[in-house]
Amino acid sequence: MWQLQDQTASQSLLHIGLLTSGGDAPGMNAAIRAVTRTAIQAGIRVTGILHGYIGLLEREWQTLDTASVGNIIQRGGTVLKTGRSEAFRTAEGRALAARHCRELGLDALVIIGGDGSLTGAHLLAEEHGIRVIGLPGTIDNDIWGSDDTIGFDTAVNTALEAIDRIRDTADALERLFLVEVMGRTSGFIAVQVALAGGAEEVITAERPFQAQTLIDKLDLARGRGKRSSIVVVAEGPRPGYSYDVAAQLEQAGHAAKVCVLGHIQRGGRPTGHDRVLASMLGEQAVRSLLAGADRVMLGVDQNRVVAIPLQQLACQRKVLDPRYIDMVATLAG
Ligand SMILES: Nc1ncnc2c1ncn2[C@@H]1O[C@H](COP(=O)(O)OP(=O)(O)OP(=O)(O)O)[C@@H](O)[C@H]1O
Ligand SMILES: O=P(O)(O)OC[C@H]1O[C@](O)(CO)[C@@H](O)[C@@H]1O
Ligand SMILES: [Mg+2]
Repeated sequence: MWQLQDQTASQSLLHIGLLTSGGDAPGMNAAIRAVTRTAIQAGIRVTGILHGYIGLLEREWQTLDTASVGNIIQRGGTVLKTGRSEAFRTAEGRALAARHCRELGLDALVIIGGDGSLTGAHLLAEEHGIRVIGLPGTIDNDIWGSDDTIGFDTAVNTALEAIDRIRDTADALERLFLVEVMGRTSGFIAVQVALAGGAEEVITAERPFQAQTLIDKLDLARGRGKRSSIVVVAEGPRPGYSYDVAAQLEQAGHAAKVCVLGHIQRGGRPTGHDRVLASMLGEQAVRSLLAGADRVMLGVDQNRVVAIPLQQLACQRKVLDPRYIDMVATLAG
């Protein structure tokens, strides 16, 4: 169980805005519920902004009350909808967003999203003095300063369920499978899924792929009598990368079937872990605002809820420990 921050100070806060941004992540709804209900119990009005920064620019918002966030804790996606806004990446876009925050009379804005969304939040605060607090909501788990993100555990378990199924058919037909998982340019999902799924190897952007090394490994495994294998491939900058890998393996006599898991990994009921993480971070976000927090994201560091300055995470990249990549290969035998 995560340890809570100790908060004692109090600061007046009457009206907050709340939005989800970037890719949706299972558990975002639990966070929306927690923020809304904690705020309302503290006498704070909550306005939900729809479609992420798009809604902030296009004046799409609605009042949230206790009942409106009922029966959502178990649902994937986000009831506030989400979005990716090119306009918000521009200085003019953020100036308009700030004007709309003032028009609404917001004392603070809570942003639930990934590294990109939180970088945007940092700029909105720095450029226009909007008070912001972020929560890490992304399946990618690629946010600097936090060990965990809302949605990551669910995505890993969803991919794992698929891999367990693929293993059955791989075993029955004695085939090699490449299973491609999401994660943009980071391999956090890939490594966890490969470790938990007992994969032969994991290919991620963090370590340049060398076809010959994998071919040698597959040759050795074949020599030992291994007839079926699973290799987990991180999508990298572009989905479908695993087809390139398969083409190289085929030339060396290792025909492979490819399965791109894609958006299946982003949907579905959040795990208990993600619901609890989201609930705790959501509740703490409001308490932190009441205690005066600004320009921070609440994350998890060694099982403690911590506040990380947005400025720090906006300019640093979370690095995958390469020992996990090695561990996958070691445990494959
Ligand atoms: N550098 C940036 N400056 C300003 N705004 C940004 C920046 N990066 C991202 N944003 C805003 O945040 C939105 C979401 O960012 P992005 O598409 O990177 O997803 P994310 O929040 O990282 O989530 P995920 O990676 O889980 O999909 C962008 O569409 C844009 O509006
Ligand atoms: O469906 P979209 O918007 O193209 O997003 C895909 C990207 O979003 C993420 O799933 C994170 O939400 C990445 O891992 C992936 O590359
Ligand atoms: Mg991201």
